[in-house]
Amino acid sequence: MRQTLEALLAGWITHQRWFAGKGRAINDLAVEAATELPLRDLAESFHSDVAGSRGTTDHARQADTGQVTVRHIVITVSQDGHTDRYQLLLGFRPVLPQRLQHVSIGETDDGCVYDALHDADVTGLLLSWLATDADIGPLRFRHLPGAEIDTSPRSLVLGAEQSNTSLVFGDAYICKLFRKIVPGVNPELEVVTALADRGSPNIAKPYGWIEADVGGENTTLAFTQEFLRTASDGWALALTSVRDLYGSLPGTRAGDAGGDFAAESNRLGMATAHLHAELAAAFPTSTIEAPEVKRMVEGFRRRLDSAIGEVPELGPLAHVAHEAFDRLADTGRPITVQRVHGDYHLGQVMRTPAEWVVLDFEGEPGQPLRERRALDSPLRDVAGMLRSFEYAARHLLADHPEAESLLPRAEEWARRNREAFIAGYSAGGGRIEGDDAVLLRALELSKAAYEVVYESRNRPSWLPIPLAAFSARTTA
Ligand SMILES: Nc1ncnc2c1ncn2[C@@H]1O[C@H](COP(=O)(O)OP(=O)(O)O)[C@@H](O)[C@H]1O
Ligand SMILES: O=P(O)(O)O[C@H]1O[C@H](CO)[C@@H](O[C@H]2O[C@H](CO)[C@@H](O)[C@H](O)[C@H]2O)[C@H](O)[C@H]1O
Repeated sequence: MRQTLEALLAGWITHQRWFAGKGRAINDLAVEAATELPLRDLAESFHSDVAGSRGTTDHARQADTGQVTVRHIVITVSQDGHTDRYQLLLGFRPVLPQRLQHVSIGETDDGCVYDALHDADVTGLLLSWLATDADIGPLRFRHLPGAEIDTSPRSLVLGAEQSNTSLVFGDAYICKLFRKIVPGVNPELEVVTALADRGSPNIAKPYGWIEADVGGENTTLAFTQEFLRTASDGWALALTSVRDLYGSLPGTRAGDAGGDFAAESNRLGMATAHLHAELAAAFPTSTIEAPEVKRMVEGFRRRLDSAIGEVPELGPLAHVAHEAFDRLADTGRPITVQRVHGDYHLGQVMRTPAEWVVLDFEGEPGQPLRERRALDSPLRDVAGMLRSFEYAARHLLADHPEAESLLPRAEEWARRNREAFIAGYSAGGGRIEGDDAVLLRALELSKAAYEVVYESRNRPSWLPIPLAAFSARTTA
């Protein structure tokens, strides 16, 4: 049965990994802006490519794309009296070819609707438009001065667990489309370009971005960087190490197992300290005094209360966090603040043969842009990574038949890698001294409160991982 586009999207969006409003009813979904993309460029690019190796299949595809319309769409989604914007790239065809059936959204009077980010014939145009700084209706495609963009690679949608959607073009570029759009320049563009200007080795080279005016502000819609083709992400590497430990003989300590990760955790700590030094040099820094520290603690308490409102199991454990927050409020010590990563975890770092490289500087996707760009303690990132070691250690225990006997191993792995990371951070010039342990503990528990909400909305079976942070067993 044919439905309106809005009704189709309301059903489809709730199943998308990147939809941030899961678990809450949609009261209204409306199309705010729709820009038809000029596919004549597509036919031209096919003609110019007949001599290439893609020639034969592209002839077939050219016929296939003859009646395609592709629209860049911004929708507004209202839930609980709150409205968010998301961006989509939708294709419309009379009939969906086999290769696109897995991304079908449904049928409207305009034809079969599908997620055109999976249509490599169409997405190739994005690179051409970046290379030429094209303006397509309200969409502005821009590349960085001096960045040469090869427009030939075809794209695949990255299959990662993501808050956004990334297209990987050959092994050259990765273009991330920010799904939830918040008016303003995305911190990722701002930070990565500033660090690239300083020659930082800990970021992936930026190439370009897409922007448009949204809500009256210049807003980043997508960001293209170098694809780190020889790198492995920190989460996958850490899990390999944990798996190795779980598979080793009873009594084996993390440091004696073949896949010990501590040396890498140590290097990651050093890279993190270097990154913080670069951020402190590229952006302003400041100090917050006791009254502001108290306000920060109030913010932690509000986040905790709201997490309890959404996940009641947290209620009986919350005193652990309140005690840590009280201690922080009582220290009365000033805190140095600067630009930070803001959502730092093992999935945001990649090990290249030379370095740890840091990705995804956009902060916690659920927070307002103003907060994500605010100066903060660099220990917020340290706390994020410490939480991530806990996640890596515990995540394989879910549904594991020997979970109980493996728990001490998980705890030992987490402790060893947390300590190695902190040692590396200090060796790299990062400052953790005096009462910083109190701040670090409060930041970790505040992050865990965020994670409780994140998991309950996105991956309910992972909820026990952040909840465990509130047990008395977790050490500072
Ligand atoms: N420059 C890159 N090179 C290679 N892989 C990347 C790159 N950027 C991101 N990735 C991969 O994509 C995943 C998700 O990227 P991320 O920026 O964290 O997206 P999101 O904001 O949607 O969570 C990363 O964990 C990593 O595996
Ligand atoms: O999508 P982002 O990478 O910006 O971050 C969000 O998703 C993360 C999960 O993909 C989430 O991180 C949590 O899970 C990780 C394991 O998958 C773990 O390493 C992190 O420590 C944990 O916080 C992140 O919180 C969320 O903002």
